[in-house]
Amino acid sequence: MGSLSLKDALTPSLGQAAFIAFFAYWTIWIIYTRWLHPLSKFPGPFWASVSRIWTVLHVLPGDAEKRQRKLHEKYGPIVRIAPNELITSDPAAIKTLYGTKAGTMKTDFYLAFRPPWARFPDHFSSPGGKEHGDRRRIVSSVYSMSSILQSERYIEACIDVWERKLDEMADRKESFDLWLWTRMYAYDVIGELFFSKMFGFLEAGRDHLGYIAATDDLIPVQFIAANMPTYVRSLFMLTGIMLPKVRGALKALDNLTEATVVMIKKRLAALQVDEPDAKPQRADILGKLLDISHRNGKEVDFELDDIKMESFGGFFAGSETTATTLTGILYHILRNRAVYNKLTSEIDAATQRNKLSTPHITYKEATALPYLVACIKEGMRMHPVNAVSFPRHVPETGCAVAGSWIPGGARIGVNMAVVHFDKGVFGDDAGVFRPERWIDGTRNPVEMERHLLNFGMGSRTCLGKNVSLPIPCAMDVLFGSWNRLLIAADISVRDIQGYPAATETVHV
Ligand code: HEM
Repeated sequence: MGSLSLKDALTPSLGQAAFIAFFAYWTIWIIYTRWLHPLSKFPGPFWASVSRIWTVLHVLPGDAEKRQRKLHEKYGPIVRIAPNELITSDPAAIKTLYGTKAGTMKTDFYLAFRPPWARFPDHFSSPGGKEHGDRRRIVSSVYSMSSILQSERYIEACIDVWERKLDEMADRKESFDLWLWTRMYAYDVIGELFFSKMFGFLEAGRDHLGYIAATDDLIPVQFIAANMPTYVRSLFMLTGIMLPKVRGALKALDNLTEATVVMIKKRLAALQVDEPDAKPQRADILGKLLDISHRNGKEVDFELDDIKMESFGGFFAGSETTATTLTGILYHILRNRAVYNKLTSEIDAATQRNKLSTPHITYKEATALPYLVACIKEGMRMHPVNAVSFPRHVPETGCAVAGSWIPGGARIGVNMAVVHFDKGVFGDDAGVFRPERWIDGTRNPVEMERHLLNFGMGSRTCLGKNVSLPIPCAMDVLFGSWNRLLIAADISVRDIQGYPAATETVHV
């Protein structure tokens, strides 16, 4: 029997070698991230500084805004939340990072939201620069306020259905889920504005096409993927196929894409028919996009796939955001009986002075009511659509944030749900819903407005900002003609994954 040689004894088995390599890798990596990395001087949790697994676990429960407020309380205005990423709570950083002259670029966070079939990077996920500006300019007129206002009366058609349905529920003394109904309203409005046709959610009184369930599956999965390193995302999706949630999310993406394609196909078919009645009777967003493509599509390289991209974007970026915003505003107003009473008094007084059209107030009339506007702004401040920061790469030259120098190329973002509660900007009672702060002279409204990030900022401001016009228009459903339903409202609340708290149910 041969004896074990010294060489054999010192040669590690495959398992041992793998363990040593793993251990060596992590030791070197930790030394690098903790002491040598360009962001090593910034404070934050230990595990965040060495691995993005911490970051993913941090956003997983869907309450990142609360966790990030606590992180800033503990570590100060700049916190390291990943080996290569910072967040800041400094209100001045909004201009530095998102202002028109910021020179920052979007990070790969956004790629998790890009449909795989996009011909060009969509506006939302595009890193920025000239290509983004050029592509955005092609369609920007379609989303201008004057263009959207042309369709205002079609939003009223959605409000009519919504009112009728609420009326029926009130007669039956039935409770309803406000979050579900605002989403159905938002989807139907998007249908009217983009395709001249409601999707029929309000009429059906339920998620009859499954889009709402689909986005419920899709959005949390996208947010989790967005916080992973890009190279892990495909693996996450692949292995995730075994998880019903991820499978559901991928199916949801297909469903929403398919729904967009169906709408476009129907329109193209209608345009082929020689019957005048079969043709669309008004200039909706899809019609305007097709017009651009016909007029100078070749010149600017804007074809059917790009129209599909735009319509999908409206569907996806527009419905959930509008519904979340509207729900957030209503939630706060309904929980504050004094605010509710003051608001209804303002609407009643304006009605008596014949300042409001019937049966529906117009956007112009709604936005001329100071207290209503203050309630909308305050609701948006307290309840922004997004609970994580929007990370940017700082320019190669670097930039100063909260008194520290951020090296070129580093990732850093502001969480709107954190900065909207800044006491320096919004007052010591920033944690309280108080619409009066916008109009009673105690705070500077221009200064506060500059720090509202609900629609983003600078060259990356929300393209569909004006499409959110259904928000003020919907107010009269609930506060004008409809206060009978809400007089005795008893509201229950739940948290929605990935968003700040929103109202689930209003009992009548
Ligand atoms: C109340 C409703 C809405 C809210 C709160 C909202 C919010 C936002 C925010 C915060 C951004 C900036 C993201 C960033 O800087 O990373 C954004 C961008 C964008 N939004 Fe909206 N959005 C709303 C409605 C819509 C609608 C209806 C559409 C589509 C018609 C839309 C399309 C877009 C697009 C295309 C971008 C990317 C713009 C760019 O980077 O050039 N949004 N939105």
